[in-house]
Amino acid sequence: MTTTETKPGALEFTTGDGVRIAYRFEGADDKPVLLLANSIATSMDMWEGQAARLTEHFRLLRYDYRGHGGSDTPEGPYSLDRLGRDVVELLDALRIERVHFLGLSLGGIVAQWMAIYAPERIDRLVLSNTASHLGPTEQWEGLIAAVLQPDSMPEIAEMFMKNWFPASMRKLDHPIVESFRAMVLATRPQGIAGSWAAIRDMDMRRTASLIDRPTLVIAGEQDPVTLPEHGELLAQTIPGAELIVLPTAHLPNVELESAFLEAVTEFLRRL
Ligand SMILES: O=C(O)CCC(=O)CC(=O)O
Repeated sequence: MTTTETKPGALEFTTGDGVRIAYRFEGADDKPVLLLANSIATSMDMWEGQAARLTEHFRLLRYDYRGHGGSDTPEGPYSLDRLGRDVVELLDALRIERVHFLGLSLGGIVAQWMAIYAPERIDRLVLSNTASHLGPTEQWEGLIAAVLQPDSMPEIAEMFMKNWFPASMRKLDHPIVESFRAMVLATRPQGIAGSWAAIRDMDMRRTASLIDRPTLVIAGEQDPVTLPEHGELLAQTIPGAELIVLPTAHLPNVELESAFLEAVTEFLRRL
C-alpha cells in the first residue's frame, strides 16, 4: 500500500474498493496512537483545537471519511461495514496493530463497529455523543432527499448548527460555530447523503453487548441529536462501560474543551 502527501501534513491511502482516504499523523512516535473519528459533515479539522493537548500524551491519527474533507466521494449510499473497513485498511496501511479510538457522533458509531468486528485492533474506546441506533428510518430518508436537492447546503448547514451548538453560542456568531459551518458547507452533499444512509441502516443495540474493550461513554445533557438516553443505553449495554454526562449539546470537544479533554485523557491513561 502506498501513501501520498496531498497537502502539508495530510497524507492519503487507497482503500480496497479504490477510494482515496486522507489522514494525518501528529505527535511523537513513541506514544500510544489515538485515532479520532469525526461528526458527519466535518473534516479531521474538527479536532484542530484539541490536537496540541492530545499530542502531549498520544500520537494522533485523524482521517476524513469517504465523501468528506480531502477524501474521495464515491456515489450512492455507504454502509457502516464499509466505513469500518476503511479504518481497518487505514491501520493495515500504516502497520498499526492497536489504537485507542475516540469517535464522536458518526465517529462513535464507526468506533462501536470496530470494537465489535475488529476488537483486536482496539485498546480503549471513547464513545462521545453517539448511539447504537438512531431512528426513525423516515427521518434519514427525508434528510438524504433534502441534502441531494440543488442548493441545499446553506439550510442543511443551519440545521447542523442548531443541532450542534447551544443558542448562546449561535447568537454571538461564535468563531467556532462559523468554522464548523464552513466545514459543513465545504462537504459534498453526496458524502453527507451516503453517510446518513449508514446511520439509517445501523442497529447495534444488541451487538454493542459484545464489546469487551474498556469503554468511556460521553453524553451531552442538552444534545438534541444523540440524546443522553442514547449514551445511557450504550453504557448499560457495554459491559463495564463508564458514563460521563457533560452540560453541552452535540460537540463537547469544542463547547467544553477542558472538561472533555480531562475526561478523555484520564480514562485513556488510567493504569
Ligand atoms: O452528527 C453526526 O455525526 C450524526 C448525526 C447527524 O447527522 C444529525 C445531526 O448531527 O444533526
